[in-house]
Amino acid sequence: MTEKRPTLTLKPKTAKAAGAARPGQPRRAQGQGLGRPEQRGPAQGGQGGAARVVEQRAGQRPAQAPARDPRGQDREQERQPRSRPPQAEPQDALRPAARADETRLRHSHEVKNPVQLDYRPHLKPDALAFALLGAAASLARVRAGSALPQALAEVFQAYDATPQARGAMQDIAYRTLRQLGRSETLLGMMTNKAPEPPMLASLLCAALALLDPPEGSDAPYEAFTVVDQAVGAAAAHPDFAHAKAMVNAVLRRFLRERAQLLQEALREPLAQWNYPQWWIDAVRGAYPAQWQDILAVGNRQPPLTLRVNRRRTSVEDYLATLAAAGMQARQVGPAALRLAVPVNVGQIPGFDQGLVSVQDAGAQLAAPLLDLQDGMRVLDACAAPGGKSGHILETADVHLTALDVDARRLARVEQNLERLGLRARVAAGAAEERGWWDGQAFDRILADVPCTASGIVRRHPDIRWLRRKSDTHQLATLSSKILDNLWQMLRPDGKFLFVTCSLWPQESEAQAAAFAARNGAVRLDAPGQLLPTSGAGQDHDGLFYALFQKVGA
Ligand SMILES: C[S@@+](CC[C@H](N)C(=O)[O-])C[C@H]1O[C@@H](n2cnc3c(N)ncnc32)[C@H](O)[C@@H]1O
Repeated sequence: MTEKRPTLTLKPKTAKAAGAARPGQPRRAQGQGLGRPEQRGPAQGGQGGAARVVEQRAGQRPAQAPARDPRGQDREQERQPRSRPPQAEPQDALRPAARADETRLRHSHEVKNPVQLDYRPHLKPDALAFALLGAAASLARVRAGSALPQALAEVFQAYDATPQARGAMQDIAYRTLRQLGRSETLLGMMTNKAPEPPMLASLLCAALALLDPPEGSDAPYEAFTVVDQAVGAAAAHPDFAHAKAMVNAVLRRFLRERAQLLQEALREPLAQWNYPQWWIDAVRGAYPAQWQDILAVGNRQPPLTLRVNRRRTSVEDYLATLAAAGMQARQVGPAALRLAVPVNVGQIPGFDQGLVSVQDAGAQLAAPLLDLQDGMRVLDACAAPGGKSGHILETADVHLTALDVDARRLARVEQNLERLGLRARVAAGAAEERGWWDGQAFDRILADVPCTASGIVRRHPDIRWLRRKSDTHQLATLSSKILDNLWQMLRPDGKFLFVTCSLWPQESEAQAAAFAARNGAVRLDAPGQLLPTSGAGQDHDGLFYALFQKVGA
């Protein structure tokens, strides 16, 4: 049976009658479907600091240039102008704040294709209103089941967005998803029915995210600019121009009653943690002592960690190269450097020449664990986009087969290896099948299997809103087939590294234990479950490592 995904929207019980959809007015569309987890690209920070929208208005600070994601996708860097204190502006409230304990989750299983998602507004491309609308269109796609990078790519194209506008849209979308639970809760308290169409709700959530940055961070725009531009964005879209007064009223009310509204909203776990309740319960159940830290880390922006290609330079030399470019960094692993201030990929010295790759410090543990020797036959079984393949080939002169089921993603492996000056046999095929195998056993196998990616939500804030609880079981089932099949391809005494970027034991430790029992695999030392950590010391994603050896013949 297909599991249905509830909406996130909180709706006050007291407003039930008033909040019922009017005849002919459907309830909010609900996201269905799942962006294939295995199709996700490598970690993406997003919200890494805004490419500020350039149109400068009174009270708005100067724009900054957009940054690109170090893996080739747009990524923005955090350089946030401070905002003025919110302006207290009298405005009609739509309805009094509901008490948070009067709220409940509104479930909706209806899918409605939002109309005119691709409508290109007649707004200046460098206006915040344009970026807000683009972010809202992307978020509406995520609500309908798309992964955020794909949603953004579609909007960039439809809006014919400039690099600067892309940066701003991306920044706003990432911010919004990191605090969607909070914004949705606030919206539920301030409106008596779900704003329709969903893109209007997304626009309001995006504006609220800009008005209400996470504790300790500055607002990226002046509050009055956000309100003005959000109203302008609403007015520019034919599907909800009629709601521009409502947008104005909601946002001004938030500014006027912020303290009280937030106090009430934050009684809800959804608003407090910005994860669906099932996710909060799952983390709490699996990690009773650390669950709050884990959830909090998932809402922080990740650092930019590089892996030095030691075939082309040394860590010391590359640190000197960075220093000469005025960039501070420190070594956080044998080949890992963390930049003090994240930059876009175009600003990383020597990136195009293959001196470095972008790779989380936790992910850089894989290649050393494989205990590679020159001449070995090595399989990277779920290889795209090739982060670990590159590291394997930088470590030793091995014969690497880089396998992935997704031919499009395999092209990224080829591009990455070419940039690094490395070579592998790149093969398209399913790791749970044998058709792609030439029958010769491998000395080492890396199985970085598809999973829920629950350990990398700080880079992919859309994951928590797209996943369903049942995904874990489905992915764990596929992963066990992959592991059992690949094990047959390992030579006696060979080593087998099982990796996931999941926090769920069903996908990681329980999977590893069941695999070892089924196959008589000897378990060697490996980190096991690495919980996501952020801070001045250790800083890495949530990954799982289990290392096995096949008993000799
Ligand atoms: C976690 S990602 C791998 C990341 C990669 N190892 C790296 O370090 O860059 C999982 C990969 O598994 C691939 N995949 C999913 N199902 C697969 C299958 N049945 N067989 C082989 N690859 C699969 C996905 O296309 C995706 O590229």
